[in-house]
Amino acid sequence: MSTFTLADLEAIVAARAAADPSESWTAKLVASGQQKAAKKLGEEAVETVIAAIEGKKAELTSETADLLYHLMVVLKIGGVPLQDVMGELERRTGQSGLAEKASRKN
Ligand SMILES: N=c1c2ncn([C@@H]3O[C@H](COP(=O)(O)OP(=O)(O)OP(=O)(O)O)[C@@H](O)[C@H]3O)c2ncn1[C@@H]1O[C@H](COP(=O)(O)O)[C@@H](O)[C@H]1O
Repeated sequence: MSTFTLADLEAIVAARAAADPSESWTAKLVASGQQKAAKKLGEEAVETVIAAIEGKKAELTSETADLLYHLMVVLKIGGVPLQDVMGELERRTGQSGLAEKASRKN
């Protein structure tokens, strides 16, 4: 079982963002700006959805990896640390999703 974490990926993305864009996809994507990076994230999301609907496990695994990597790039450009996202998820652990949805309808 892999011990690789999203925090590890975030650290790699942060390090490669400062690399030469001719040598790094991450640096190239960061240099191209949030509009391009977010569009790429959207494409990977659609490819993940298609793999999920088609029930193809290998494609779902691979597309989800692409999706998470591009999400890390978008968070990096957006200046949002993964810790903030995890903190938000942790804050929600005390409440069920259904209760949260109902609380927004008032
Ligand atoms: N996890 C990834 C990762 N996942 C996907 N990709 C790249 O994302 C790019 C876009 O994926 P696509 O499937 O859309 O490929 P494409 O059709 O060639 O893209 P387009 O030509 O359409 O733009 C590809 O070039 C993939 O290689 C990634 N690039 C980098 N990483 C990680 O980042 C590290 C540093 O990479 P560099 O920044 O390239 O040094 C790597 O060691 C990995 O850990």
